[in-house]
Amino acid sequence: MTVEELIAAVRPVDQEALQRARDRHAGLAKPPGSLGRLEHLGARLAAMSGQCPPPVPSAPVVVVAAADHGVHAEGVSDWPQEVTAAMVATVAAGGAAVNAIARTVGARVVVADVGTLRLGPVPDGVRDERVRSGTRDLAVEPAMTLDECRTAILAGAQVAAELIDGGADLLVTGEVGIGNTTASAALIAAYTGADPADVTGKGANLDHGRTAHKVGVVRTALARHAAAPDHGALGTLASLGGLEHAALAGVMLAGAAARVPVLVDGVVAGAAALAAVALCPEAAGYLVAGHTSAEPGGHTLPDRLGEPALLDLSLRLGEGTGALLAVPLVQAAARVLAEMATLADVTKNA
Ligand SMILES: Cc1cc2ncn([C@H]3O[C@H](COP(=O)(O)O)[C@@H](O)[C@H]3O)c2cc1C
Ligand SMILES: O=C(O)c1cccnc1
Repeated sequence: MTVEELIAAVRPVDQEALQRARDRHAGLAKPPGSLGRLEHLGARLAAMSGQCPPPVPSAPVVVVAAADHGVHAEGVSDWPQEVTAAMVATVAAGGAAVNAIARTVGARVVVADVGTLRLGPVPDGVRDERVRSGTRDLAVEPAMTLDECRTAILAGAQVAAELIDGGADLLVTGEVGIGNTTASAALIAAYTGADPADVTGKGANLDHGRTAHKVGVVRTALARHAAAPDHGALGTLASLGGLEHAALAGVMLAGAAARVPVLVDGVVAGAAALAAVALCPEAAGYLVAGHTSAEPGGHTLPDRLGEPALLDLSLRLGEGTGALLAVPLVQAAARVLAEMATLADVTKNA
């Protein structure tokens, strides 16, 4: 499978099923419209699946993609890069925030190393999908070659396709990667035209005084990228992104190609989603913004999708935590369409 074939496999969502879900909602045992945005979400699920009522997701899986970042050399994170591999091991052992929240909502956690700096084998319980040991410094040169970027996209797509074959019916995107909020800010600025100062934040608690330096690093990267030959949406991802962004874009495209909904996490996964949508606009129909990250760029994916994220709990962690918390909302949105009595039933009994 090539990236082009993956993109071509994504079909537009089913507008007729969307309308059937809207009509159905109007006749259910409640004042029409009273379930608010849950009604809209249910209709979107119908459009994604092409069925009304849509299937109720019962096997959610969060894919945590992990990688390191050459831009760390610019002093954009207060944390050493070794924390990435250490967090991968913690996720595999079940001790990260993503694991606690996944257990709460009944989701399976799959962690894939797509490019950490580790030298030895990946720990038990971690999928070894390493494309290279970290990216290059995106302030100085393209973070990935186009081929490396394609390989990472296809690695994520392969993981997602296997999970869907195994019964996963709701994909959730997660990540770890020290330095990845810098790459995310660069991607967001490049894909949306936003000023770096408006979409660059403190990430994992970067010292306040150094956030201005981080903005400068993003500006330098964008200027470098703008002066380079234009390779379109893929070139932007390769130039400014991380291997985990590319892998998550692959997860999203594979979900969309299989008509499986994808719940997108915060600013890092959101940046990957902007890449996925730039590569394949139809994929937007299968993406749901799970929550609004408290990072300054957190609103950009909801803005791109034209609807607010499901939750806003001031989370700014990543790993998939915010999107996982929205899993019951997706299940409820499908379930009300599938299980509620109609107004006609109610009035018959009145
Ligand atoms: C212990 C720890 C656990 C994390 N889990 C997610 N992140 C989040 O913070 C990192 C990005 O922030 P920055 O760009 O400032 O380095 C990523 O690993 C992201 O997943 C973590 C960060 C740390 C330190
Ligand atoms: O919202 C996120 O994805 C996020 C925010 C801060 C640090 N890491 C990730």
